[in-house]
Amino acid sequence: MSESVLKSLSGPVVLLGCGKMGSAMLEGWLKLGLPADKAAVLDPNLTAESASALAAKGVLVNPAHAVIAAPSVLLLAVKPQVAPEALPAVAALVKPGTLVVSVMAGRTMAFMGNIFGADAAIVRSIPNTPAAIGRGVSVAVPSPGVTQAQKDITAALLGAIGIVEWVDDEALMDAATAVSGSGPAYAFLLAEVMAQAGAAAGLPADLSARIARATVAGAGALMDQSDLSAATLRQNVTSPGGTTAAALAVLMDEGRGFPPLMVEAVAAATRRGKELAG
Ligand SMILES: NC(=O)C1=CN([C@@H]2O[C@H](COP(=O)(O)OP(=O)(O)OC[C@H]3O[C@@H](n4cnc5c(N)ncnc54)[C@H](OP(=O)(O)O)[C@@H]3O)[C@@H](O)[C@H]2O)C=CC1
Ligand SMILES: O=C(O)[C@@H]1CCC=N1
Repeated sequence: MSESVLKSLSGPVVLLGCGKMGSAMLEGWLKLGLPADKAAVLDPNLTAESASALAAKGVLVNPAHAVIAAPSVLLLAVKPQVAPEALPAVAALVKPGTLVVSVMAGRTMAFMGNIFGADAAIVRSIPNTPAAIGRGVSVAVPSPGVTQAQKDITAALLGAIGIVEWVDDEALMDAATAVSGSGPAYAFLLAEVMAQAGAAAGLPADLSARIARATVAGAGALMDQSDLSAATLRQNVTSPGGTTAAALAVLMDEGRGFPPLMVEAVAAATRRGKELAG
């Protein structure tokens, strides 16, 4: 389904901003069958190396706007901070029937509607970096002008990099950003601090880093393949009166453990999303 949707788009997919997120998505679309000549990248800061690698695949790199036929999709993957300058510069590319998909944290439908028109078909979404290996999580909300066919196109574009969860209420997007958008960083941090703690407990630092990293990755893979809840998987590690129980008494402390700390962290990320809203 996703494959046929991407192969049968009438106009190109124009990617504004080809950094970490944009390039991971573009790679996913090309793998899933988006014809390279149906992809155009607008990013004045691309390295010469990236530009020529994309051009060699047949992707249009920084074409003049006049040569871009009515896009099926304009995908916004610039940083929210550059949006006030970068989005108006591409507003004229949006034609009747063009779907605008944003992956920018914070930036609201209202902000984008002011630039692309109040009736524009816009999807605000938030992916995450496991997109680079096709294991991303995206949360998306459509504006009222988005048709079912455009939802299918969005599902294909975001589905090319992982799973997609739709929500109806834009107010949920900042909290979703705080959980799944930023979330991979929390898991990587876990590997980092476990490595540091292992070294503090006497392990050689390189050994500690290797086993911490492989443990976080292995736990993620186990959770992925298991039908059991995260809580049950945790309990399966925890022998009564054993070592894990001793550690979890610290980590699950209701005053200073993970639960209150994560609530505080997600609240801070949610607040930052609102600050970036514009
Ligand atoms: N990284 C992540 O985990 C996630 C990011 N996002 C969102 O994705 C968006 C991109 O983030 P990320 O990929 O990390 O950021 P990057 O900085 O890696 O990518 C943004 C790209 O846009 C380029 N750029 C800057 N100005 C313009 C312009 N005027 N026109 C076109 N391109 C421009 C940047 O160049 P230069 O670097 O030289 O400025 C860069 O190549 C952000 O809005 C972010 O909120 C969403 C979910 C997860
Ligand atoms: O840190 C950020 O603002 C972006 C959005 C979610 C992940 N990275």
